[in-house]
Amino acid sequence: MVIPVYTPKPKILIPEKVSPDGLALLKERFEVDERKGLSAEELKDIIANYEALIIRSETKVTAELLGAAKKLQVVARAGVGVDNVDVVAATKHGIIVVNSPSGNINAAAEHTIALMMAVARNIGDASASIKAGKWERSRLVGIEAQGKTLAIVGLGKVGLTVARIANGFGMRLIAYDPYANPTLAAAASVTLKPSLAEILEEADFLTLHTPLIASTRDMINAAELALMKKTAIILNVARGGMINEDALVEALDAGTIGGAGFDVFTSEPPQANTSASRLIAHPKVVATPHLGASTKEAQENVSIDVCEQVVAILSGELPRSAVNAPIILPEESRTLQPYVNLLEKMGSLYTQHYSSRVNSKSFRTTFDITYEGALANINTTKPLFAALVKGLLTPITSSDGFNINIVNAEILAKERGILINEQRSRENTEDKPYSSFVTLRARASRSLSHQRTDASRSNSPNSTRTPVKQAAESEDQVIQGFVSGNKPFISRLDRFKGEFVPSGTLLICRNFDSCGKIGFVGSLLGKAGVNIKFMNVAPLHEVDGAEDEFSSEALMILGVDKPVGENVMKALYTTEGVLEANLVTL
Ligand SMILES: NC(=O)C1=CN([C@@H]2O[C@H](COP(=O)(O)OP(=O)(O)OC[C@H]3O[C@@H](n4cnc5c(N)ncnc54)[C@H](O)[C@@H]3O)[C@@H](O)[C@H]2O)C=CC1
Ligand SMILES: O=C(O)C(=O)COP(=O)(O)O
Repeated sequence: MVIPVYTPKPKILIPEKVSPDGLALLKERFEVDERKGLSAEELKDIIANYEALIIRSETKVTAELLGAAKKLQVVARAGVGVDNVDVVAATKHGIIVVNSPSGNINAAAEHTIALMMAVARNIGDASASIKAGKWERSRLVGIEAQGKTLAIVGLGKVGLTVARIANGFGMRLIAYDPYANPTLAAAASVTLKPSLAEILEEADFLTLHTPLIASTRDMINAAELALMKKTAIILNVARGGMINEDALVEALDAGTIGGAGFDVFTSEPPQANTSASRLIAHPKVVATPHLGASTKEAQENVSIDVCEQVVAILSGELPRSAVNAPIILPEESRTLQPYVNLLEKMGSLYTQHYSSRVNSKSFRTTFDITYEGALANINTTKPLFAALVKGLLTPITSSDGFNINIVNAEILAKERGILINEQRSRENTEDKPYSSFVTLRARASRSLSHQRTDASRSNSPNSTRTPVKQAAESEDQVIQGFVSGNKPFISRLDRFKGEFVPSGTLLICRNFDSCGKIGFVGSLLGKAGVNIKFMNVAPLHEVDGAEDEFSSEALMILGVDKPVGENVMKALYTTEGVLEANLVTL
């Protein structure tokens, strides 16, 4: 009877309100836990159980939380701003952070316009007044938008959308954004100005649409407010903290700023007696509780957008809007996938085959990786780089929670002292049965020639090596591979050429190229009950074929059905047997 193996579905935690439209995409293949109202402590206690976390602006994804997340592959922000996510910590842990860069842009822009008009026409005050039974027409006279100057700080997606709508109102549009696209600005009738001060002086309305980053925190403080007209109205639908709340309250009290419309605050929800709560309570302020993205349409958009990306990541594919990973087009990703497998095998083969050279803390090795043939034309080699690092490190790191991927490969390589130089060569592969191949060359360091002199000093139980061949250790180590029929092959290992599939348990023996070696190894393995699945004899690579003390050597690669015991490994190494034997699992 065959007992089916139970593989639990990956789990997704959703601690905030996310629209069901996207969640429907997840529910069939994953276990979806919608758990609103969790405290930071409760979230930390359960995060280790989840592969994905989907959030909005309320959940604080701290380094501490990410440290407790043992299996987390993705943090998906159903919205734009990722200022509530410690992206640096996520990158270190190899956790992809994705967002929905445009799903709620229109909602945020329309909300900005709604606040602008609400302040200009006293809508909040007038509504409260009439509901209280009053009829105060002369106290509530407003101003018009038409003909006024709207100054925009941050002319990105939301800023430009606000500009297009305001243009329809007949407003004069100016903006400050040192990185803005001048063509898009001109198309939206916006005049870009070179300094913040200049737009502050001219603004009848000022609206902010930058992310909250070091350069934008407190960018409008008392000094900046002092440059503005007394009647100016300030709008913030971006992030709390970009306009200093205390300074603004003071200016409103002093009558040096006319009014404000705010959707976002330094503390959300605002605590009592904070600058945020004082601003909200001010009679010249119209405030909303972070509703910029809260429309049915925007919530559907962002939910579908991030849920599709979560599905992609949990299926081993790359997302379209990663904040901390390169964007790779699906077509390119498909082309690269077999080479990703090859590079991971090559890295793992290196670490296991040359295990005596690899210190578990640091490699201190320089690798040259060359992509030759058609592969030299690809746009990004990042997935290949990451696969190589993963292959190099996985055999010597605990896999428990250790996630090596395109997100953190560079950081991890640096931490381990691995230096990888990538090169491309458009070598003609017409005479070869493949269109591309990859060469990994580990450059020998001088100290290598002083390393181990006999098998007993090896730090690998799977390696035996003759003392007479130490000269070979001071040479570069070379592994070459190619892909055929989507399958990875190794075509060269050091000075030896021979094709083999890097898969399963392989016994790699270096021996004198003389009669009887195959029989000797075969009979030893047979006696130990180890079955040989395939065998490949690799002679010397032709470029190294010059007569020297190694030219009579060959490499024997045997695919075996189980690991070979230490006794058998030692028995292989005799004068009539092999010079070196390594066991690798790929
Ligand atoms: N209240 C809400 O519910 C929502 C708020 N937002 C927030 O709106 C803001 C803007 O979002 P997007 O337009 O999508 O971002 P974006 O990335 O498209 O645009 C941001 C713009 O700010 C500019 N910028 C950056 N640093 C600057 C600086 N120091 N001075 C001037 N300009 C600077 C950039 O060049 C860029 O053009 C974000 O903070 C986002 O989180 C977005 C959606 C909803
Ligand atoms: O997308 C953004 O940046 C927002 O601020 C929207 O926040 P929310 O998802 O509504 O909590």
